[in-house]
Amino acid sequence: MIDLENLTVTFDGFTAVADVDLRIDDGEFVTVVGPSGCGKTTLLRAIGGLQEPTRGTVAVDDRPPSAAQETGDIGFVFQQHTLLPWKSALENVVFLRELADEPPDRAGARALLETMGLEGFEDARPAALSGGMKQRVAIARAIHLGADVLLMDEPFGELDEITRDELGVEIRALWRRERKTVVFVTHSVPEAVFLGDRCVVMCDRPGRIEATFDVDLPSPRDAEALGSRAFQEQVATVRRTLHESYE
Ligand SMILES: Nc1ncnc2c1ncn2[C@@H]1O[C@H](COP(=O)(O)OP(=O)(O)OP(=O)(O)O)[C@@H](O)[C@H]1O
Repeated sequence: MIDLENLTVTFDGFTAVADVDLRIDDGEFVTVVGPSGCGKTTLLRAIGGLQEPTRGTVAVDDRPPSAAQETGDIGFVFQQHTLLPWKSALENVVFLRELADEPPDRAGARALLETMGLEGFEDARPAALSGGMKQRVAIARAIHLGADVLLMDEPFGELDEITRDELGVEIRALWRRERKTVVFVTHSVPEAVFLGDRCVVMCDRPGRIEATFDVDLPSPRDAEALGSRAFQEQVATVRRTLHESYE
């Protein structure tokens, strides 16, 4: 479980995140949506142990997040894929495990790449892969590490809309199979609603949680859900909340 109590992060007197209370159960898929600068990345970094709270506490399975991160229990996927350019797709997937002193599992990494639609590209270097393929490798790498908690910061931010939708469906399917706890940050309201079982809406000055919605859509979700009335209505509700917070 991820437990944030009264989390506040201040940079030189500027409060990026104020008094955030949030509890995320094991196996939940939670999305965090809000405008640029409302503190989404800061919140995610605090959960991942990359940002010390100024006030309040963060615990991942009752441990400080830095401890969970050191033991490979937290995986990150960022907007920029951060793959090593000189390593193949397969080697990129396995190397984090090597860093964490876990036994290599090339067969497992191959199977994961295949699941992510990258069969035949195992030996390709990142330069030879499209943006969507690189993000698939980055997601496979985080899962292969064996982390129970996946923190994703705009992982589809640089991709075209069709690839985003496709990867959205895939990440949901993968999450159902692997039962990870996922915290997924995005600017996109439709993406937040489609992916999350719970959607946290943030607003800024200072960055805080404005509202939290339980997403009521069928699971598993496929691209069909994107056209459903229930989906459109929930997107509209989240949008309204965001706009009202700025009135
Ligand atoms: N290391 C830092 N030093 C000073 N200010 C920072 C630092 N990191 C973030 N901030 C400020 O904190 C606020 C929140 O930033 P953050 O990146 O968390 O927002 P965000 O919601 O993720 O934005 P975006 O969607 O544009 O990535 C911003 O005003 C930003 O300028």
